Amino acid sequence: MAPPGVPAGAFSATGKVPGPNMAGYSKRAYVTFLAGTGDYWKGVVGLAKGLRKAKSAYPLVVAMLPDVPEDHREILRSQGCILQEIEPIYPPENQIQFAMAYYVINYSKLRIWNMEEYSKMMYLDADIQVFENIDHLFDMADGYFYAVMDCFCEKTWSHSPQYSVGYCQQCPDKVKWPGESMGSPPPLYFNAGMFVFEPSRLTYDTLLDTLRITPPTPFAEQDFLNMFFEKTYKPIPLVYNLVLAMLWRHPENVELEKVKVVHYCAAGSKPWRYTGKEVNMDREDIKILVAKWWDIYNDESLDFKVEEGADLEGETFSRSSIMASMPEPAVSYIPAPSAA
Ligand SMILES: O=c1ccn([C@@H]2O[C@H](COP(=O)(O)OP(=O)(O)O)[C@@H](O)[C@H]2O)c(=O)[nH]1
Ligand SMILES: OC[C@H]1O[C@H](O[C@@H]2[C@@H](O)[C@H](O)[C@@H](O)[C@H](O)[C@@H]2O)[C@H](O)[C@@H](O)[C@H]1O
Ligand SMILES: [Mn+2]
Repeated sequence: MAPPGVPAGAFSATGKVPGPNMAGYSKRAYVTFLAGTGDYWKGVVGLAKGLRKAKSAYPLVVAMLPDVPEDHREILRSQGCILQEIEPIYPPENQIQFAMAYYVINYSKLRIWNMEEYSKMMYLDADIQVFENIDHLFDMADGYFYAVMDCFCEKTWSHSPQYSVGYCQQCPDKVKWPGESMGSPPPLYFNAGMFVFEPSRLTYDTLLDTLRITPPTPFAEQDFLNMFFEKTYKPIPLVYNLVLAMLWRHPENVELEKVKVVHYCAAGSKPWRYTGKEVNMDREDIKILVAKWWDIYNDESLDFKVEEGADLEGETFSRSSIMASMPEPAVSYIPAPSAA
């Protein structure tokens, strides 16, 4: 018997609801973060449709702040997303100049560690698109934090010692780290727009306790996560999170035809806001990647559909559709750490 609110026949001919004891049931999901009343919901729609086009077997959960308006929520539900409202998390009182002022809301991403209804999740920023199936990343060994290494060459890094000496982990032999004057080189550093992790209440509580005593830094939760997971961080190939700046900073490291995941994080590269006027935005490769994002966003055949007696093997019906038609899980509120 399907749970209340789930259309009859939304599962399988047997009418059985996939559950933890059923073979092939997966406690895995993609998760993204949505905040504010702005236009990032378009990124989430694009991501939901991209995962569907890549025939991903897992649902897309949206960890959203209370300020996300109902009309945006309805659009995301209609695209098969599982919406989960989270409370914001703020860093300790600080005078820091974040690399981008809005980064302060990104600490709220930490709520995803509390989603213990999933055994393994992959976080993806809303300005990311998945162009090929990457479900296999969920099969990597447990106990590690998997993400792609970042680049320190953009002006957004001008506050850092790496930038001041021209060092980047993407080309450690080009400008060597001046160990004699600056001590050991910085540990490998990941971009926090994409990572594979295991939700755990213990990790969640430790993250929040640690955050309370950690002075904020320019890249906000990305810096914090790099500090917290330094010992368990395992780099994965950049094909799983192409930070666009790599195209002009380290083209020798990029084989664009092999890239599976694109992260539209360079200034002016958000496809739904793209004008082509900012620095590097008039590049042919950027124009192609933005057009590829729009092709998916505008493709109505990729919209979420559940017709009566839907063909479960059908193109647009996958586990994510099944999961998405489940009622939204109750929200568990954990008071945000005191700002003081
Ligand atoms: O107004 C905003 C700004 C950011 N985000 C979320 O926070 C993530 C991180 O911000 P962004 O991707 O802009 O940072 P970048 O990767 O460009 O540094 C976004 O991808 C969204 O998932 C959001 O929902 N609303
Ligand atoms: O809140 C801090 C953010 O820091 C990161 O973005 C940065 C970083 O990648 C720099 O290395 C780039 O130079 C820059 O363009 C880019 O915006 C994450 O993508 C984002 O999810 C989020 O964690
Ligand atoms: Mn991003």
